[in-house]
Amino acid sequence: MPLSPNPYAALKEASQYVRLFRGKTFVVKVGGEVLAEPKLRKALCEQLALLWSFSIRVVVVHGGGAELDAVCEAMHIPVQKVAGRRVTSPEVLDAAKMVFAGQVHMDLLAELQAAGVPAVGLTGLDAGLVKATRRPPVSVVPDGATEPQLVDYGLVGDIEAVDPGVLSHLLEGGFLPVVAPLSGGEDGAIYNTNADTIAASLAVALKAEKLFFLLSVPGLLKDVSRPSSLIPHATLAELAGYEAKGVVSGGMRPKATAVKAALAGGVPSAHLVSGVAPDALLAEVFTNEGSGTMLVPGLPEAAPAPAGVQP
Ligand SMILES: Nc1ncnc2c1ncn2[C@@H]1O[C@H](COP(=O)(O)OP(=O)(O)O)[C@@H](O)[C@H]1O
Ligand SMILES: CC(=O)N[C@@H](CCC(=O)OP(=O)(O)O)C(=O)O
Repeated sequence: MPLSPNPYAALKEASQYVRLFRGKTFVVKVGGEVLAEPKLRKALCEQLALLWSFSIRVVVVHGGGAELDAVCEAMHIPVQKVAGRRVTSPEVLDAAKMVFAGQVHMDLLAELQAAGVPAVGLTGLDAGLVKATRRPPVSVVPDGATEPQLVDYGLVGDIEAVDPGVLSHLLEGGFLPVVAPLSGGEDGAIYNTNADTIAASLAVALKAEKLFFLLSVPGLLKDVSRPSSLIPHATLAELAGYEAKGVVSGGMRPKATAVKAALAGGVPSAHLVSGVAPDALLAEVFTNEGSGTMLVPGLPEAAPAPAGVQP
C-alpha cells in the first residue's frame, strides 16, 4: 500500500516508524531474482540505504542459489536439492565459494557502495561468525512425497553457534555488514549453509527487531500460482496450519523453518516481502498496511497507530 498522497501526512506516518526503529537491528535476507537482476538489485540497495540513513542497524544476508545452479550447469556439475536445500559435493562447494563469496557478494557490495552505504562483506567464516558441523544423513520428506527418505546433504553445515561480535563492532562503527552463506567447522572445514537459516540465527543472536526475507513473490501465498492470494498476517500456529495443508513448498520450506526459529528465539516479527515490487521493503517498514506477510509468534497486534494520522 502506498503512503498517503498528501506528502505531509505520508511523512508523519513514516516518521512514527522512523522513531520506533532508530537504533534497532533489522536482518534482511536477499535471494533469488532480486540478486540476479541488476535493476532489482539497485532498487533494493536504495531501499537499504534509506533504512541505514535513518540509523536502523541493517545486516544483509544474501543467498545466490540460482546463480550457483547456473555456474554448476555451465561446469557440468549435477544440481540436486531436497526440500529446498542443496546436496553439496566437493565440486559444488568449490563453485559455491566462487559464487557466494565472489560474484554475488561483490555485485551486492558494489551496488551498496554506489547507494552511499559503507557496506562490509563477510562470510560465516570471518571472526568465527557462523560455526557449523557437517550435517549427518537426515530423514526428509521431499516435496510432493508422503514418505520420508534418508538424505546425505554432503558438505552442508548445520549451525552450532554464531558469534555476532564482529557484526556488533561493524554496526557500532556505522557500517552495514553483508554476509555470504558459507560457514566454518572446528576443523578448518568450510560448509554450505542455507542463507535463510543463517539469517534467522543472526537475527536471534543480534536480538533483531525484525527479520525480512526478500522474495520473487509478494509474500506467503495461499496458492503459489496466484500472487493475489497473499496472506498479509500469520501467527506461528497459522503457519503450521499452512504447512500441514501443503501450501509451503520448495524454497519456502527453509524460510518457514527459519521464521519459526527466529520467532521462537525472541525476534518479535519476521516479514516475507517482495524484492520485485517497487519499494515493497519500505512499504513494509514505514506504512500501517505493509506490503507482504508479517509473521508473529501469537495473535498479531494492531500496528502502532501514528498520532494524528488515521490508519
Ligand atoms: N506458499 C508459498 N508462498 C510463496 N512462495 C512459495 C510458496 N510455496 C512455495 N513457494 C516458492 O518459494 C519460493 C521462494 O523461495 P526461493 O525462490 O528459494 O527464494 P530465495 O532464492 O530468495 O531463497 C517462491 O519463489 C515460490 O516459488
Ligand atoms: C545448503 C543450501 O541449500 N545452501 C544454499 C545457500 C544459498 C542460498 O541459500 O541461496 P538462496 O537464498 O538464493 O536460495 C544453496 O546452496 O543454494
